[in-house]
Amino acid sequence: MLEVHDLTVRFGGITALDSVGFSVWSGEMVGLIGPNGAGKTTLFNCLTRRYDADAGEVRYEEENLLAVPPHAIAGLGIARTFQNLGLFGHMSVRDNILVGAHHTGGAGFLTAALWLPRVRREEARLRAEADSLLERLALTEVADHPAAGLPFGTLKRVELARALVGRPKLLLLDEPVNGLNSAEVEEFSGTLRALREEFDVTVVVVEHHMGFVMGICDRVVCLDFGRKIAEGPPAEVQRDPGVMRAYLGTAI
Ligand SMILES: Nc1ncnc2c1ncn2[C@@H]1O[C@H](COP(=O)(O)OP(=O)(O)OP(=O)(O)O)[C@@H](O)[C@H]1O
Repeated sequence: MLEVHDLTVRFGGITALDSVGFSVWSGEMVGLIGPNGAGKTTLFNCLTRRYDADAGEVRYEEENLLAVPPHAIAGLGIARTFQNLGLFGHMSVRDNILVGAHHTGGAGFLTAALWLPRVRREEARLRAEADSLLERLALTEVADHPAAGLPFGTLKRVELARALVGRPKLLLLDEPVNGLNSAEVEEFSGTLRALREEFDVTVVVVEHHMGFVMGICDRVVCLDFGRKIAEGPPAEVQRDPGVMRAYLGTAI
């Protein structure tokens, strides 16, 4: 589904990604780990076209992803969540989720402005889809509540719902369990595992929580200072001497 070749991104004198390469097969859940500043978010930002690459190639379902404009990414079936949440605080939880479905609507500006029957049908379909996700992620009770002021664990689920409502094929999760307590991490893992099957979605997840990564991922890629230093099954990567060195002083 996804092939990254020799991907390089520089910011002035910093090489955030240095000839990184790996593949993701359809249906896999791949963990992307590495110490702070390793380049994980930069990689996501390249895949979603927020950042331009200085060199390298990314193929997504045979398409040259680096030539795709940022606004067309969602339409290709790629969705992401953000490390520090990308929600609109003043908007309700339901509306935040509906934002994630905007690209699935086929109505043009004029049809939408005139509120024609086709638009009403489409709106009803999207709302039904959002409602089913609200229920699935235990968010129905807060559906009409503004996002601002809700507990962090709840907002993490809203982010996931917003990413899923557009029915993505590839889901990029940036630190989805960061800030959650251990019971919430456990619950989130179970939900994600089930949703992955239900939505038939391929997942790449950036996360520092090793218990989560090791428990849920099929394969793990480790970056350090912009370079890939290990790749393989979770247990193998966890024992890798280079990975241990990169995390020296950090329990993994
Ligand atoms: N927009 C930017 N401008 C300048 N430097 C940047 C920018 N984005 C990232 N960097 C730098 O690139 C390097 C990689 O950062 P990145 O955020 O990708 O790391 P990360 O692995 O996601 O870290 P963390 O686990 O702390 O989120 C860091 O040195 C960072 O300071």
